[in-house]
Amino acid sequence: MKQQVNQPGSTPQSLIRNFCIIAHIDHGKSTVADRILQLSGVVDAHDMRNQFLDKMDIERERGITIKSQAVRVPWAVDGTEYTLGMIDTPGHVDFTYEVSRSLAACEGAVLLVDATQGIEAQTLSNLYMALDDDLEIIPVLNKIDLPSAEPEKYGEEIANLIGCDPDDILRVSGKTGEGIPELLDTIVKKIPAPHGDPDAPARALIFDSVYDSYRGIVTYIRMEDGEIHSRERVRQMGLGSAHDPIELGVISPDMQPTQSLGAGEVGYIITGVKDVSQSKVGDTITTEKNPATEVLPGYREPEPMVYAGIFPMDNVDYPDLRDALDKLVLNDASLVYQPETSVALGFGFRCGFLGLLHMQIIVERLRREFGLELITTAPNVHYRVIAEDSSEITVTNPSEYPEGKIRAVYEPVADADIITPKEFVGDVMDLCQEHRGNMKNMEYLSTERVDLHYELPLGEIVFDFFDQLKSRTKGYATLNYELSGEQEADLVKVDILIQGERVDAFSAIVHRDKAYAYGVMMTKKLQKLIPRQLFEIPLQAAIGARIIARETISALRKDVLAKCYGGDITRKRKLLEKQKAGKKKMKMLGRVEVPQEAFIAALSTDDTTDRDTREKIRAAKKKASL
Ligand SMILES: Nc1nc2c(ncn2[C@@H]2O[C@H](COP(=O)(O)OP(=O)(O)OP(=O)(O)O)[C@@H](O)[C@H]2O)c(=O)[nH]1
Repeated sequence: MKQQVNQPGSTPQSLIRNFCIIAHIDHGKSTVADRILQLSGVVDAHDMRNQFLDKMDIERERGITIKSQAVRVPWAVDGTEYTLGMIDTPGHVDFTYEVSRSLAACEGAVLLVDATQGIEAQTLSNLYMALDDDLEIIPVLNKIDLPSAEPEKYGEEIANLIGCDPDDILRVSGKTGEGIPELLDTIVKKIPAPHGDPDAPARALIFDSVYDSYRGIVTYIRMEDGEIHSRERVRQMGLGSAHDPIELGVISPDMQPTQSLGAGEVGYIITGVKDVSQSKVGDTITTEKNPATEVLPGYREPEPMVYAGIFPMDNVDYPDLRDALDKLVLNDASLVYQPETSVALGFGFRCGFLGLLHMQIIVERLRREFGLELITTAPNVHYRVIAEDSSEITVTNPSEYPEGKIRAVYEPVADADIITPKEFVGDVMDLCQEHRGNMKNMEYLSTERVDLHYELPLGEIVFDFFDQLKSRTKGYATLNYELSGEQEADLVKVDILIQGERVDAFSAIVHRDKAYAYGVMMTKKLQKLIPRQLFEIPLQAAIGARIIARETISALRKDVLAKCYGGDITRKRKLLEKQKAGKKKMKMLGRVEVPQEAFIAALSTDDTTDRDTREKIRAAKKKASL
C-alpha cells in the first residue's frame, strides 16, 4: 500500500478534494472506484477484488451497491500530492436517500454514464440532486472498451443535458483503466477545495454510522470547520450527548487511526458507546472544550414509500427484533419502524421503506446479520382517510382502516420519469394508462430516446410496475419517481376470512378495480398453502360484509370431531392432540392450523401474477361486476 504524504489532521484544505461518483444503476461506479483505488496505490494488485468498496455480502452477491463508502485516496498532479475523499454511491432508486447524504459531504460529483446505454432515469435524478447541492459536475462516459460503445452519440446527449461542450466529456473504461488517470487529474483541477474555517470551533457532519458489536457505534463524519483531536471530548449538538472518542481515523482502504481530523477531511469516530439512541445521522459533532454554536444543515427526514409489518417467526424473538432494528437504523437512516400487534402474527413492527428492494434488503440483513427468522406482511403505501365524522387518520396498516362509512380516501401520487427508446413509447403509454397514470409531457433526449413524464399513484408504481416496464420495453426503459402529492381515490379494504374469521395479516387496501384480483389471488394461494384438516375450511375475501371471492379446502377425511358431537371433551382433545403430533410449527387461526410457511408464501410478492390466478380473475370478473 502506498505511503500517503498528506497526513490526516494536517492536510491543508487547498490539497483536499471531496467527490462522489453518481450514476444510474450498473453504469460502473464501483468498477471505476476499484480502478481509482488501484491506480492511486491504495489497494495493491494482489489485494484487489471486484467491487472492493462493496463490503456487505448482499452487495457482492447481487452486484449492487447499497451503502455509500468513503475512502481517502492520494493523487499527485504536477508533483503535488492531493488528498481525494471519494464516495462510491448506490444507483438504485430505493437508495436515493443514501446518495443525497453522500452529496452533502462533497464539493463535486463524477457523473458516470454508460457509453453503451446513454442517460437513464437515475442519471437524471442523481444529477439534479447534485446540482441542487451546488456541486461541480464532471461528466464521464464509461465502458468505452466495449465494441457497442457509442461515445459520440451519448456524449451529445450529456452535453445537451448539462450544457457543456461534448469534447469536455471524459471517456474512461473502469474495466481497463483507460482514462482513469485523466479523470483523477480533472477532479483535482475542477472540483473546488473545501472552504470551511480551519480556525473556527470544530463542526463535523455525521453522514453515516454503523454498529460494531465489539466497538459500539462507528460514526462517519465530514469535517467542516476546525479540528478534532483523539482524546478530545466530543458533543453531538442535536442530541446533546457527549463522549470521549476511543479512536479517530480515516478509511484508506481500511480504518486507519489518526491523532486528529482537520477541516475538509472525511473520517470516522468511535466513542465506544453502545446505546444506539446516542447517535443520529445528520447531527453535528463539535468539541466540549471549544463548542460551535450553530449546527450544520442536516438532512431532511426521508419519507417512506412502502410499509409492511415485520414479525418474528417465534414471538420470543420480539426483543431481539427490536434490538436488531435499533442497530440497523444506525446504518440505514431511511428505515422507520414502530411496534405493531397482529392477532394472527403476534408482536412485531410496522416498518417504512423507500421501496420494495429496500424492504428486501432490510429483511435480508435482519436475517443474516442478526440471525432472525421473520414473517413479512404484504407491503402497502400510506393513505389519508377522512371518516364520516370528518376525523382524519393516516393509515399505514390495513388493520387501521376505519370500519363503517368513509367520506374520502387520499392516496399518494408520484412524479415519474420514464426514459425509453422511441419505438416503445406506445407500450409505455399503455402501461401507464393501465396503472391510472396521467401524462404530463414528453421530451426527446435525442432523435431516438424519449423522456416521458407521468403522474402515477405511488401504489401503482412501487410493486410490479418496474418489472412490467422492463418486459414491455425489452429491458430498455428506465424509471425514476418521487413523491409529489396526493389524490382522492376509490379504495377499499379487502379482508380475508378463514373459516369465517378475519385474518388481519392478509387484509389489503386496494383500488376497487383490483379488489377482485386480490381476493381471488389470496384465497387461491391459501387454498394451496393451508393443509387440509379434519373439517371443511371456507376461505373468503370480503369488502365489509360482502363476500367477493371464495375457495374451499375440503376436509381431510371424515370429520373426527363430528362423531364427538355432544360427547366427551377429553376424547375430542385426544383426537386433536393426535392430529397435531409430528406437525411443524403452526399458528392457530380459530380452529384452523396454518403453518408458518403458508404465511410467508401467501404474503410473498413474487408470484402474484401466476397464470392460474389471472385466468380465475378473468372468469370471476365475467361472472359479476363490482
Ligand atoms: N466492459 C466494461 N464493463 C464494465 C465497465 N465498468 C463496469 N463494467 C461492468 O458493468 C457492470 C456494473 O458495474 P458496477 O461497477 O457494479 O456498477 P455500479 O454503477 O457500481 O452499480 P450499482 O452500484 O449497483 O449502481 C459490471 O458487470 C462491471 O463489470 C467498463 O468500463 N467496461
